[in-house]
Amino acid sequence: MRAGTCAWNCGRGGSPLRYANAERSMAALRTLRFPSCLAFCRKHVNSITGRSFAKCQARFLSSVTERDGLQVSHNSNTGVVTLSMNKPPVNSLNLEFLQSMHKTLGEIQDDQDCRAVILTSGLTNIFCAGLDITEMYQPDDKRLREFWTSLQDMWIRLYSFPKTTMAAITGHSPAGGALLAMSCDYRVMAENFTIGLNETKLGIVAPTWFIDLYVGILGQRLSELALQTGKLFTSEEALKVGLVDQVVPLNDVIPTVEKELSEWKIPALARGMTKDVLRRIYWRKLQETQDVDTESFVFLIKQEKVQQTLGLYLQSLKNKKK
Ligand SMILES: CCCCCCCCCCC/C=C/C(=O)SCCNC(=O)CCNC(=O)[C@H](O)C(C)(C)COP(=O)(O)OP(=O)(O)OC[C@H]1O[C@@H](n2cnc3c(N)ncnc32)[C@H](O)[C@@H]1OP(=O)(O)O
Repeated sequence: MRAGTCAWNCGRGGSPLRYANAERSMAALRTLRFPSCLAFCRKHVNSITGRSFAKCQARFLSSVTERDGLQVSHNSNTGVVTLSMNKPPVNSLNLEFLQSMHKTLGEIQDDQDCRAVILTSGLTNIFCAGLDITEMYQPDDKRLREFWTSLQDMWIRLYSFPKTTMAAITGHSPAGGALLAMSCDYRVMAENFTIGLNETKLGIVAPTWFIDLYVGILGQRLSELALQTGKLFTSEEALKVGLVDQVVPLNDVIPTVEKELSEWKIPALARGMTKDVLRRIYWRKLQETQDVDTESFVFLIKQEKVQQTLGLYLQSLKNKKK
């Protein structure tokens, strides 16, 4: 089936498509997300399925797909896609999850009917626990390189994303989790969680491209203090220093982001170009040095001292339960 063609044969968008089975047609209509056809199709929905239009419309307006730890919900009414990380126990970023995020973001970027993305978590109390530490502890060389390259690629895509991105931070968000949130255009965080770059606490160093974002948001002095001490800001502190834009009760996070998005009625081209002007220097800097960045990451991670500290940190996480 050709994307952009109305499954109801309303005359918009190309050659007629006919389906013997009305249910299949409904599914096609939802997949195509062709809201401008809704009015035209009202008549067909009623006559073919016998179902009330409102019922069909509700199903049409929101399509949900789930794949590789990610849930993608598309609201065709608002043009907003909610990308929900759903990889228990803590949404840690391992190789496969990073690849999945990269691929999914690419698909959302190409989706003509999507104007904005809400990045959030489907897990209780956790937005994202950052990089999967087990990828860096006693690693296989080839996989370690692939892991880092996937993180770079995913970040470049998210940070340079042409559509509006908002983070709905519904739980803790350390290190790589903070990177995801900071890469969005706007951040709403739930009360009583923590966020920040705590890498030094693990005996590792935040890469320069993580640090660039921090300095851009917090300023030089505060970044120096927070980065050296590996500080995790409480939600309320994060609001004070500008790391997040709003702090609200947990249940209000998504509605607050949705409201904020509805108020961003800015011409898309002007907004997108402005974002690009502000951000391109950072992602291009990484893009131009990706190989060197990967080699220094691999070299540093394999240092005996770093391995020892990572091992102890992993153990301390496991010991928490005892
Ligand atoms: C001088 C040398 C320079 C070297 C420089 C090299 C450059 C390296 C750059 C790397 C940049 C790194 C970025 C990162 O993101 S590192 C990861 C940082 N993340 C954290 O510190 C978070 C750790 N986790 C927590 O604090 C808590 O788990 C959390 C608050 C997120 C949730 O707490 P909760 O109590 O709900 O859950 P548990 O702690 O019981 O965890 C459940 C299980 O999940 C495992 N876990 C948690 N976090 C991670 C993780 N990030 N990676 C892998 N696994 C994780 C945890 O061990 C539990 O596992 P078990 O159920 O098996 O016990």
